[in-house]
Amino acid sequence: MTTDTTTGAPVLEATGVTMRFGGLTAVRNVDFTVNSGEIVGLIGPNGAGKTTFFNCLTGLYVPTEGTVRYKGTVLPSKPHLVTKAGMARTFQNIRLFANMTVLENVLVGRHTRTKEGLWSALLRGPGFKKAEAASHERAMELLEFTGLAEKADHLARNLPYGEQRKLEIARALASEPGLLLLDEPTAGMNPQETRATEELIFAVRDQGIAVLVIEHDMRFIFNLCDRVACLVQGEKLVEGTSDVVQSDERVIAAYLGTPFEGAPEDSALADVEAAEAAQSTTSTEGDTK
Ligand SMILES: Nc1ncnc2c1ncn2[C@@H]1O[C@H](COP(=O)(O)OP(=O)(O)OP(=O)(O)O)[C@@H](O)[C@H]1O
Repeated sequence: MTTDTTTGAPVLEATGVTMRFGGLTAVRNVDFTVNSGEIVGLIGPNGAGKTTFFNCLTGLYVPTEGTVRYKGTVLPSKPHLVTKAGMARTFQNIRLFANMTVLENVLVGRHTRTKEGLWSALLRGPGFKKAEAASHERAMELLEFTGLAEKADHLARNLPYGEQRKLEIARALASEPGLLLLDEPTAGMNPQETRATEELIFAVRDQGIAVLVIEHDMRFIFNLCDRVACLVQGEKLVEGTSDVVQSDERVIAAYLGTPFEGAPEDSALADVEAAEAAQSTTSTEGDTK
């Protein structure tokens, strides 16, 4: 079910984004927008360029061509500056500080929002103590929000998998983003954990944070998203509501591997299969001699 939302001004605007690695064009001339109040999905078969595109948005890669704007301003090409500007992300593989507590992990996520400098931190002056208390309070709020408050003192590595992924979201939220980018948030989850993640993402959106999510679980994506874009071989093939995208024949073909333009005809494939069958008969006969 797609929840009704009031969508507003663009939060993220990517224009003509292209990313080349040597001779390989991983992302080709992609225009893409996320508006406030929206949950937008990015899908595509393996190797379609989703993560590369994400990395272009979040400053990990400098796109070969194109621009990325957050709330109208071109983003700097440094991940920590992108986070500071208001875009936070999680990664395909969990990247928590395993030997730190749950609370400490969220506090680390707040560093882009605290103004206290090195000397203030070292001298632990009144400004630092006040900022530290405010950060602690906000981190605990986020742990309440994500359902992890009771585990604030546990080491991150001791959390079950689903809760580690929630903690990643809590840590990303600690930078007070206007846009949250989630890279395969339900990978490896059981159905209950996936359902809980869906609820959490709806709740994030209801807090006024736009969400962009890459995911392979189609049921999850089509339930969750107001809008979905499908990348294939680096290009945006289709974009629209969940209903439009899931019934688009080009999307179905891209996922099911239905023959594409330029693929060998059925008759050509039949010839190859016949030749292979003849070859295997010959070699079997050879073996029996
Ligand atoms: N750093 C890199 N250097 C060279 N080629 C890369 C690099 N990163 C990605 N690629 C290539 O770019 C293409 C797109 O990869 P990408 O990981 O973005 O796809 P994806 O849609 O995220 O795939 P998956 O769903 O499997 O994670 C692939 O052909 C990949 O091999």
